[in-house]
Amino acid sequence: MLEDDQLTHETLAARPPNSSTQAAEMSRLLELANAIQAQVTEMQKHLTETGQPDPSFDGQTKATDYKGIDDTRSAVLENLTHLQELLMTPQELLFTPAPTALIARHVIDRFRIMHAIPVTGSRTYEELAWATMLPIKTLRRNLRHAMRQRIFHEPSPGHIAHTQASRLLAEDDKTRDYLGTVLQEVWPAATRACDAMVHWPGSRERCETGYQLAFGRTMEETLERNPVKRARYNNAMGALTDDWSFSLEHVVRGYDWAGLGRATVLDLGGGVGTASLGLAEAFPLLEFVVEDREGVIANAAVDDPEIQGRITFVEHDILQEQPVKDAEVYFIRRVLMQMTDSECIDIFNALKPAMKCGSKVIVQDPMIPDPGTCPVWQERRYRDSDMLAFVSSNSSPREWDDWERIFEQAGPGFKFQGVTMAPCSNTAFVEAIWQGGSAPVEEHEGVDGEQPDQHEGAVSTLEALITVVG
Ligand SMILES: C[S@@+](CC[C@H](N)C(=O)[O-])C[C@H]1O[C@@H](n2cnc3c(N)ncnc32)[C@H](O)[C@@H]1O
Repeated sequence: MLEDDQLTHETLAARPPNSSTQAAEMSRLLELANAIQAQVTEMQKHLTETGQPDPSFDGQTKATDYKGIDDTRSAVLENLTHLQELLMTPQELLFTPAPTALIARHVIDRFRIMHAIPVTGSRTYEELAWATMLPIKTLRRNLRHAMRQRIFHEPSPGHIAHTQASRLLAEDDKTRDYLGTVLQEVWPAATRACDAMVHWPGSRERCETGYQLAFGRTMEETLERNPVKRARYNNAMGALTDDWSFSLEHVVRGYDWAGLGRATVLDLGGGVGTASLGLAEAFPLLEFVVEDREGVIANAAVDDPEIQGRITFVEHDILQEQPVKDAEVYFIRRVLMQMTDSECIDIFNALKPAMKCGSKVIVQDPMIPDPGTCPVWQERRYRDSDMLAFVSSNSSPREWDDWERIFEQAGPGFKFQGVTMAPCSNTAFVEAIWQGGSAPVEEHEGVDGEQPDQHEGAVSTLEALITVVG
């Protein structure tokens, strides 16, 4: 078991040569500093080779592209986290992150300050006060607080300009809506989470949460009643595909798709085909059928002529009997996390008449990695998302035995293969093989696990919201 201040496997792998002999003589601080030095040198070499300037926060320069050097970046961040936190006092650790970090971000989001500043050039506090109708002093104290988090800067005293982070808020509506959802929906819910625990001890019901106490209804009900919030929330979800933790990289690299050879993959609840498009690009032998609801499929399209012929879109309610027969793989990504156990079983049952012996059911859903199995800075974000799901919907990602039980209850034709984490991610691949022939859809009696159903209509995507704040 790793201690908090112990080096992880990433750090150890990144140690300079001969470090094992030196390590005994070297203090932990020096060891970390030396590792950082070696890793940063390697990164700098990569930046030079790829013709990139030194990283900066400046809104007029492009954000550094770390593609091709992700693992080294991860190791540096890991070592820096350890080093920084070893240097902090216990009290400083307790007071970090400060919840006050959210106040200025809330002000920026609420008063749309990111749009009041041109992407090139600057504005004075007086000009911003006119644009936002906020008192200058209030504005200044909030923006200067945000500036210490690299959101806006003052290139000359009293003139405010964009950094890369504030410019992203101004130009990328998904990122803006993501932050807006976190600040305006999740943050109030978080402040009532303890009250909810006292009101409803041990509850797993989605209507017994901090969100319910803060807003008087569940998040799903709120979104249903309020089209503006619904649109913001839906848009916010798009930001997650760009986030490393939910990136397509994990779909492409997390499973041995090449090992399938020539195969048809049915992408159930595949949305507008984001995952299938990524997989089709990477694996030319695979063909895809993407199924989703009418309104979703209507917005799906393939622009790339190279893969156009290998992706088909079909309207289908995945709770109804599956019309696409004999696919090698029935792939279900980020869909079952929204479903109750009982609905999962219905979906698997609806597949039975379509599957041939040997068809695979592959589920990709959120799962929290075991402590110490990925860098601390990443694990922290995954645990943040777990907290968000807790305060918003009482949902929690399923674990190995939950999946085993669900497939067991879906019927003896399924041979559960297990759960594999995509490396350094918060998503897992769950696999089962269909060993029966085609079978009529079965009725099931419901789930009789020891726990009450933990996945009662969770406002799913909150399981995936990774906090970008604090
Ligand atoms: C979080 S999105 C995931 C989309 C896609 N699988 C991905 O990973 O990008 C969940 C998707 O499930 C679809 N979905 C939920 N219930 C469904 C049902 N009963 N029939 C068809 N699609 C459904 C939703 O419309 C939505 O597109």
